[in-house]
Amino acid sequence: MAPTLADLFHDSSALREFVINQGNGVKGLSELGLTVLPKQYIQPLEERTCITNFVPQEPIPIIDMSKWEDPQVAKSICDAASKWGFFQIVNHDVPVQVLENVKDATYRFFGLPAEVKNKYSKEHSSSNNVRFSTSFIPHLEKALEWKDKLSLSYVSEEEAYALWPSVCREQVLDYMKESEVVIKQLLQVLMKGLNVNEIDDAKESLLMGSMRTNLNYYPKCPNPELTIGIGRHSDISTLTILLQDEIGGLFVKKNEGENWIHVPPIKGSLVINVGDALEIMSNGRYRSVEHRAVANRSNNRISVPMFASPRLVDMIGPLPELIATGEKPIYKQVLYSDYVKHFFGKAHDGKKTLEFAKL
Ligand SMILES: O=C(O)CCC(=O)C(=O)O
Ligand SMILES: [Fe+2]
Repeated sequence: MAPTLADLFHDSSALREFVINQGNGVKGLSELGLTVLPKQYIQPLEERTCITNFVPQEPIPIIDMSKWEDPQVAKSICDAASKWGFFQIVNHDVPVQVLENVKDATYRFFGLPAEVKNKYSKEHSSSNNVRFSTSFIPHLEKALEWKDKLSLSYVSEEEAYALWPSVCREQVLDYMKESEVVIKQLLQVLMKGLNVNEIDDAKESLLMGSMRTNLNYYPKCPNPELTIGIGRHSDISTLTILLQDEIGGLFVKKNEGENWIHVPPIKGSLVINVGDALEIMSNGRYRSVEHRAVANRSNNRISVPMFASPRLVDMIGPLPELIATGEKPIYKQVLYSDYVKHFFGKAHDGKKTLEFAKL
């Protein structure tokens, strides 16, 4: 029998060479027209998403942001952040055109030749703030994830113009600038919900002093039921604002329950999720949520999360305003860079990262 393409990649060093070293990514693999998933991407049974078992259930909240200061809306935001940690917002202030532009820019970047994208890989990028990669941490994973990504950490416009790929930098900068307004509105409401009524400059910097946007690309996959686009994890940010396209495939767990709940794409909406940093700072009142994304047999999918986070040099822990009321801290103070290092030092493993900060 003639060898299949998957047979050619039976040898893991051949796969690494093609996908990682040459910068073809999983997109390159998918575009070879594979009919069988290479074994390196086959996840253990418990990590696969069995969508046929999917039972319809309470959908995640959809919040209309046009009256975000209204006490009823504010209450629904705080309730969603504590009961779900995940919600979608509509009628927010990010113009639809900005969202469309950043999606187009994502396709433009991933449409570049492998050798051009590869200039931004760990081996070739001149800065940690621009990083093209595939899977999550390939050398630490038992099975690879079916995903490529470009990660852009914001330092200044000047740096973005000097280092970010020109095919996407303006669109990502616009997306970040416009999303920042929404992040500030949400944080104002969420802090009020903790009786923290003023966000001064120091608090703003602690909550959202660093900003990163990822462009995620999940190419078509011959056996989506055997693999995963991005494995179970919670984000380590304060808040994540995520733009997804119309394909669908993002699943979340409510309250660490058993069932995975689909986050249906809604045109013009943004998905918001509480990250570990906010769970820690709110002393567990707001919950970061385990989530993952599946691969798709017939469509490529993109998503664009923006992570608003503390700065690496910040110490994070339950906010002093909460502890002053006599509340018992359940998290300790940790240096955020240690937390980040811990997250990026292992494969995705659900909400386990948080244990690093537990008292
Ligand atoms: O692609 C998605 O919908 C989710 C992506 C995600 O969770 C992440 O990049 O942290
Ligand atoms: Fe995530």
